[in-house]
Amino acid sequence: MLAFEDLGIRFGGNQAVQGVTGRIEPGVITAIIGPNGAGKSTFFNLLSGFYKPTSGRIRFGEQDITGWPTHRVVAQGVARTFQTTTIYKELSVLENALLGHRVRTRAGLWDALLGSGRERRESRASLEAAHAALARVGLEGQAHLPAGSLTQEAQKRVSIALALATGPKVLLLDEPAAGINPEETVNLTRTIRELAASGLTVVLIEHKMSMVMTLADHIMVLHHGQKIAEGSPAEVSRDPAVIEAYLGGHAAPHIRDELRADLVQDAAALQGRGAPHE
Ligand SMILES: Nc1ncnc2c1ncn2[C@@H]1O[C@H](COP(=O)(O)OP(=O)(O)OP(=O)(O)O)[C@@H](O)[C@H]1O
Repeated sequence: MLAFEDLGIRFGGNQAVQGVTGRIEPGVITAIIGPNGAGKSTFFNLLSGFYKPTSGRIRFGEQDITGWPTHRVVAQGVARTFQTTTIYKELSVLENALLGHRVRTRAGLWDALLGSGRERRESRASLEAAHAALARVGLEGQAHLPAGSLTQEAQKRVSIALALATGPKVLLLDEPAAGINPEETVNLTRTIRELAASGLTVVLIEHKMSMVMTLADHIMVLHHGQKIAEGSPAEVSRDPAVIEAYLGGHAAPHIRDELRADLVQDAAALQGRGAPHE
């Protein structure tokens, strides 16, 4: 569905992503993991058109979307959220979701000013799409509250709704569980699983390994901008190159300790469950 070949980007002397080849399979939850600075967000920026690659190609279905600007990539069906929540805090939750849908509609400024038929039709469609997006992330009850008044976790859901309102086929989530507590992480994991079950192709960057291991069907590991491994959670968590990347000298000590604990816990959980992902 979404395929990339020899994908790379260089910032001055820094090759942030290099020679990454692979594909995102439809209907599958793929996690992109790797130590800090591995190039994960940059990789998302390439897939979503925020950065133009300095090498390689990106294809979405039959279409070569390499170098396309973000709005065209979104209109084609690839939407994303950001590591830091980028919502309009002073607007209502519903208005945020409406903005998402507007990306896909064609009514321009003149239509809006003249109240044209197209504008009225598209306004109705936008409203329906926005409400539907809010329902998918469990925020219908908070539609009219200012987005900034919600909890951190609910604000994350608003940013997901904003992306969903664009009608994506592929949803890229950049650290959806950053800054939220364990219980909220479990709830958000459930929502993401429901989105995937409804037919959406989900790709997520996440540092919380317990979430990655329970959610992902497939994991791709980046290190120093390169893909060093991919496979099922069970395969990846026992891959020597992955263990070295995480537990070697590159990760900050506190991250290393957290990951070591997570990997041990995940390996035990997977054994206990008979490693269902294998
Ligand atoms: N716009 C930019 N200009 C220059 N360097 C950049 C830019 N964007 C990213 N980089 C560099 O690319 C490298 C990869 O960064 P990136 O943020 O993609 O890593 P990451 O894996 O997402 O890290 P983290 O897990 O800490 O978010 C880093 O060396 C970073 O400094």
